[in-house]
Amino acid sequence: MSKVLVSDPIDQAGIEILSQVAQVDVKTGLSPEELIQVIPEYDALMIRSGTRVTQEVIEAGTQLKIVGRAGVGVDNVDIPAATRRGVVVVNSPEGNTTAAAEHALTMMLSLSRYVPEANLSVKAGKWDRKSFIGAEVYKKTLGVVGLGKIGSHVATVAKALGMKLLAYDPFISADRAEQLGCRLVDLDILFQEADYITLHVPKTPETTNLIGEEAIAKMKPTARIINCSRGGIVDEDVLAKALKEGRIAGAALDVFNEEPLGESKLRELGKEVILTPHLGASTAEAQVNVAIDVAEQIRDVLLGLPARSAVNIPGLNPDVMEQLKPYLQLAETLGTLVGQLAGGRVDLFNVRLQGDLATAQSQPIVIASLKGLLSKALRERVNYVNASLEAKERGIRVIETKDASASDYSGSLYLEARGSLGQHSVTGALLSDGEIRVTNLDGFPINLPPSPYMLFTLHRDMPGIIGRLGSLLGEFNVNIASMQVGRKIVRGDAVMALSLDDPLPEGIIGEIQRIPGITDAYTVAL
Ligand SMILES: NC(=O)C1=CN([C@@H]2O[C@H](COP(=O)(O)OP(=O)(O)OC[C@H]3O[C@@H](n4cnc5c(N)ncnc54)[C@H](O)[C@@H]3O)[C@@H](O)[C@H]2O)C=CC1
Ligand SMILES: O=C(O)CCC(=O)C(=O)O
Repeated sequence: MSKVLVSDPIDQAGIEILSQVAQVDVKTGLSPEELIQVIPEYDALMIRSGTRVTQEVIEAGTQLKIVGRAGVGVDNVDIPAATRRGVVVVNSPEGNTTAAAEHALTMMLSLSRYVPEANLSVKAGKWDRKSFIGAEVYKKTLGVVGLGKIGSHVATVAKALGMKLLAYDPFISADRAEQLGCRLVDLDILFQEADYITLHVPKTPETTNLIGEEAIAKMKPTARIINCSRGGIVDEDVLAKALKEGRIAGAALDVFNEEPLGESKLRELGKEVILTPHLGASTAEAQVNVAIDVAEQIRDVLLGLPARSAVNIPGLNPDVMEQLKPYLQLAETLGTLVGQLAGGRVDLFNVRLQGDLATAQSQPIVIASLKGLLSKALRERVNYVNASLEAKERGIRVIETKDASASDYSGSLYLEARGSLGQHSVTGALLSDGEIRVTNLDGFPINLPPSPYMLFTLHRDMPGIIGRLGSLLGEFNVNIASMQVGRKIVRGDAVMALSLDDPLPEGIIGEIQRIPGITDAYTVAL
C-alpha cells in the first residue's frame, strides 16, 4: 500500500480521500532534518505553506511520486528539482481564490476605518472616536497588480463598492481588463494614480521587491498598500520607513519575507499598519476545497492516473488530457518502438501529427512520444513530468510538425529517430475500438498490433526467407503470434514485422542477419 505524509494541517476531508488508497501519516511541525529523515518511506507528500520542499527533501524522497500543495503558491517547493526527479507537483489553483480575495478586501476596508486598532481600544476600556476618523473607498481608485483569479475577484467586488479600477498585468489583454471594469495601465501610472494598491502576483524575479523605494516615491501620500500575495514582493524595511515618515498612508500585509514574521520595524507602527499571519486562505470553505482538490489528485497519481492541476507538466490541460488519452498511449508505444529501432544516442527526433490528429494540441503527444523514446534508457525514471527535460539534457533535437493531408487513417502519428543504429521511422494509428496499429515501418506499409516482443527485418522480397526465419525461431523455441510483410514493389526491398510470444534469446539476431537476403534485423520489447 502506498504511503502519504501530510506535513501541514490539512482538512479531514482530504485525509479521508487519501485513506481510500494509502496509509496516511499526519506529522506536522517537522524540522527540515526530520522531514529529510522520514521522507524516504513515502510515495506522496501533502503540504500547505509551512513545509519547505527543498532539493534535499526531493532527493531524499527516493519513493516520492507526487508533492501536493493544498493551496495556490508553490514557491515553497523546488519545482526544478522535482521535475528533474520526475516528481509531479500539483496545487489547487482555485480552491482558495474567494478566501484570499475576501481577505484582501477585508484588509482594504479595515485599513480605511482602522478597525483592528479601534477594536483594541474599546477592549482596553476606552471610548475614543476622534482617533479613528477613516476614509471611504467609494469613488477612490484601486490599482490591482496581477489580474489573475484573485485579482479579478477583488476587482469585481471593488467595482460594486463604487471604486474606480486600474490594473497592471503584462499577461492579460485589455479586453479582459475591460470586462472586469479595469483600465489596463503601466505600473508607473498605477502607482501615481491609485489610492489603494492591492498585489495579486506570484513571487518571481520580476515581482520581488516590486514595491520598493522607487515605487513608493511615485505614490500619493494618501496611498495604502495591501499585500495578500507573497512575502518579498514588498520590501518591508523600505515600507516601514515610508510609513513612519508619512510618505504613504497605510499598509496591510498578510504575507512576509520570512514567515513566521520575526523582528520587524512594521510591528512598531500604529493604526496605519495591519499585519495578519498569512490568513488569506484560512476559511473553513477554502480549507475543505483545497484539501479535497489536492487529495483527489494525489489519489489519482498513486493510482497511475493523470493529475488535473500539475504545475510541472507544461500545457497538459485536464480536458485536453482526457480527449488525448488514447493518442498518448499510441505516442508512447510508437516512441518506445522507434527508440529501440534507432538504438541509443538519439540526436534527432521528428514527431508529425497527421490527418485529423493534426488539429490536436501537439505538446502532450510530443511529451508522450519522448517518454516512450527514453523508456529503454531511463525505465520508470522517465515520466510526463521530466521527459522533455531529459530529452533536452541528452541533446535530442525535437522537431514537431503537422500534416493534415497525410494519413490513410482518420488520424495518425509519424515518429522518426536518428540514433546509433541509424535513422528509423514508424507510423501508427488508432482503430475505431481504440486499438493501436503500426501502419508503416521505415516507409514500408504494414498493419501490426504492437506486442510485448517484436522482431523486424529488412530483406529482399524473394522466396524462402519467411520459411527460413520461421524455422530458425522454431529451433530457439520462439513462438510467432503474428507476422506481416510490407513491400513497396514486388521482389524489391521489404520489411517483415513479427509479434512474438517469447523474448528472443541472446545471439539469435546475429543468426537472423546471416540468413541470405536479410540485410538487417531488430528486436523491440514494449
Ligand atoms: N495570502 C494567502 O493566503 C494566499 C495567497 N495567494 C497568492 O496570491 C497570488 C495570486 O494568486 P492567483 O490570483 O490565484 O494567481 P493567478 O495565477 O490566477 O494570477 C496571478 C496573475 O499575476 C500576473 N502576473 C505575473 N507576473 C506579473 C508581473 N510581473 N506583473 C504583474 N502581473 C503579473 C499573471 O499574469 C496572473 O494574471 C499568488 O502569489 C498566490 O500564491 C493565493 C492564495 C492564498
Ligand atoms: O496554505 C495556506 O494557508 C496559504 C495559502 C497560500 O498562500 C496559497 O494558496 O498560495
